[in-house]
Amino acid sequence: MKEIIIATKNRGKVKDFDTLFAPLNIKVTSLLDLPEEIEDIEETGTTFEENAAIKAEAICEKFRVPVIADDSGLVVDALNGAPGVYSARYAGEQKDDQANLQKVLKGLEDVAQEKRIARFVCVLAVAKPGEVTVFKRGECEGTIGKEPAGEFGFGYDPIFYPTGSKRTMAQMTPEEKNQISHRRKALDQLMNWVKEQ
Ligand SMILES: O=c1[nH]c(=O)c2ncn([C@@H]3O[C@H](COP(=O)(O)OP(=O)(O)OP(=O)(O)O)[C@@H](O)[C@H]3O)c2[nH]1
Ligand SMILES: [Mg+2]
Repeated sequence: MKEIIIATKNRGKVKDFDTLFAPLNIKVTSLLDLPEEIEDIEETGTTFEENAAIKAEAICEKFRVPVIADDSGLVVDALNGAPGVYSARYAGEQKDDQANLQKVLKGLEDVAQEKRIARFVCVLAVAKPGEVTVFKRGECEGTIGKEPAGEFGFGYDPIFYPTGSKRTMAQMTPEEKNQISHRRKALDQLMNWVKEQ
């Protein structure tokens, strides 16, 4: 079985990638699976592309192998694009999914349903030793509900209704989510590269 290194410590993302790569018979190795502890990489960029590159290139330089990194987040129109690149830490450094989604709901308290427009964005960066880093972006449009619903997924999935769905992303099975997700769309564009690994 082939292996691909994803430079992430986010268990929710790892599960998504497991689901996405399973049909291809590819095993995902994350920073949580490596024998040595990998220090947190500071995400100092102001765009998804910058942060994805920082993570992919740091791990590629360390191990001298091809690496994918994922920088992603929720972009809410009525919050002027927040939480955006700050999605993981929107309610503080502790990266608390519940606190983060409650902060979004609070910010949208007085916003009518038709204006609760949002999208998930995922940028994948592929860094290879001695090569220029490549980026692929996927987006999933939707709206923000009034309260959380569903047990699957992670992050803001319980408050996100993909366009055309009566269920949140957290009410979908992992397979359903990953047929339409931002992560899926970004990865689809990388498939030729992935199959060569
Ligand atoms: O409901 C969600 N469904 C998703 O599919 C999704 N994808 C991203 N997000 C949010 O955006 C942050 C990424 O921030 P991020 O790219 O910096 O990742 P992270 O810091 O969590 O881990 P790492 O990959 O950097 O190690 C995450 O924590 C989540 O809050 C999602 N929320
Ligand atoms: Mg991060």
